[in-house]
Amino acid sequence: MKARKIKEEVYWMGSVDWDRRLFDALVPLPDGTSYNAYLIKGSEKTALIDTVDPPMAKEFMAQLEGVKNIDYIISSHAEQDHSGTIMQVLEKYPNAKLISTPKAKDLLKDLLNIPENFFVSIEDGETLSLGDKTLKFIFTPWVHWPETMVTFLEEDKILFSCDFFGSHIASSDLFVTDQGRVYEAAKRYFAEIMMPFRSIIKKNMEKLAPYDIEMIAPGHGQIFPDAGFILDAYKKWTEGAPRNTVVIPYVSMHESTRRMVEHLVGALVDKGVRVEQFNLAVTDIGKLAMALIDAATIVVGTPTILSGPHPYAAYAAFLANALRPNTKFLSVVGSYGWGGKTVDTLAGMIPNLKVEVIDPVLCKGVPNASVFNALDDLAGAIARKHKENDYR
Ligand SMILES: Cc1cc2nc3c(=O)[nH]c(=O)nc-3n(C[C@H](O)[C@H](O)[C@H](O)COP(=O)(O)O)c2cc1C
Repeated sequence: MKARKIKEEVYWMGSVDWDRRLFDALVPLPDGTSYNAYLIKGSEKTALIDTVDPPMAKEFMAQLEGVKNIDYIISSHAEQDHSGTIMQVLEKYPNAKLISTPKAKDLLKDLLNIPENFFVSIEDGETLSLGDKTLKFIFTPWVHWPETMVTFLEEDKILFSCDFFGSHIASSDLFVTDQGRVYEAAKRYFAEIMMPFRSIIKKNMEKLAPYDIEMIAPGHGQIFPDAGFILDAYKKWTEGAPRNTVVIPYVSMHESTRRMVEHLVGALVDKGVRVEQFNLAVTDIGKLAMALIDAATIVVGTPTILSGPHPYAAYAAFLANALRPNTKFLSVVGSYGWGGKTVDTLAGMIPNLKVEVIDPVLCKGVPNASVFNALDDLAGAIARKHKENDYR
């Protein structure tokens, strides 16, 4: 794909990765992704914002063939999917200066062996004139590494946000055309990448509030011609109260735990509580992460295996602990044969979750009427707590 014009003398460059299905060897990418770089030609100077993942370097360098000179390369984020081709660009334009936050400079040196002489470290809020276009650098730490910043092109009111507001979508449409599709992908991205930093992201959003941002051009996915759409979504995801939703990640080897989960789901629905149920043996882990954004309660369903939770349930607990959702209540249900430490082990795996634990329901072998009664009571306790807190 060739470079594409966004506004006068502002171009998208990069690569659409239709085939990629896994990111960070962990995150599922059902819709592929893109690596977005941006070229800004001022009346006096030319700047390139970010680069592409190294496997896409060939396509990117071909796009640069017609670009005579680059004065500045701006690195928003040191992770290799954006920075990994910087060295090749510097080899082509050896007089270019590499602009980054001081923290990004350290990381870029460590990760990419970029020589010291190329760097210019900037301060938060500093501006850079390209002649008739002005870039303002705004430090936005922890979206999602400590060194991250965004760049505001003042005259065109475009925010170049790198991973902030990104989404993994491969599309030939440069701009968002299907808001529903992008909302889902951006929410998934937020859940997997940004959720652990929810409170600092809220501060970064407040920092961006004074700027008259019309368009947001992220490092992955499509460009938002209406910045308000994604800014409003992030506001909801970072500030919104949990919803009247129970997320149930579960696994079952011989159906007992599954029967308990199915009964609990029915009882919760009867009591007006929304449920999202994920069979961990087959689920898309990204869908589970997304559901955690809104969940007031998590109920883990697991049999006891080798004295503890099933490894898939342990994985879900580990993931939830790392993603730090705003969840308020937690319980465990599951079947066992003779005994073990399933609940204690799971409870010890979630120190980051500030949750009230509601009494677990464990069952020896297949569930009977008294187990189903206990599950009804659990559903009642959850529904009451959601009501008391006015979760909707
Ligand atoms: C490989 C394996 C290991 C197990 N280890 C334990 C154990 O350490 N303690 C225990 O109480 N039950 C153990 N069980 C028995 C299961 O917990 C029991 O069969 C339970 O009812 C399975 O629930 P499910 O039907 O939801 O898979 C084990 C079962 C399997 C297959």
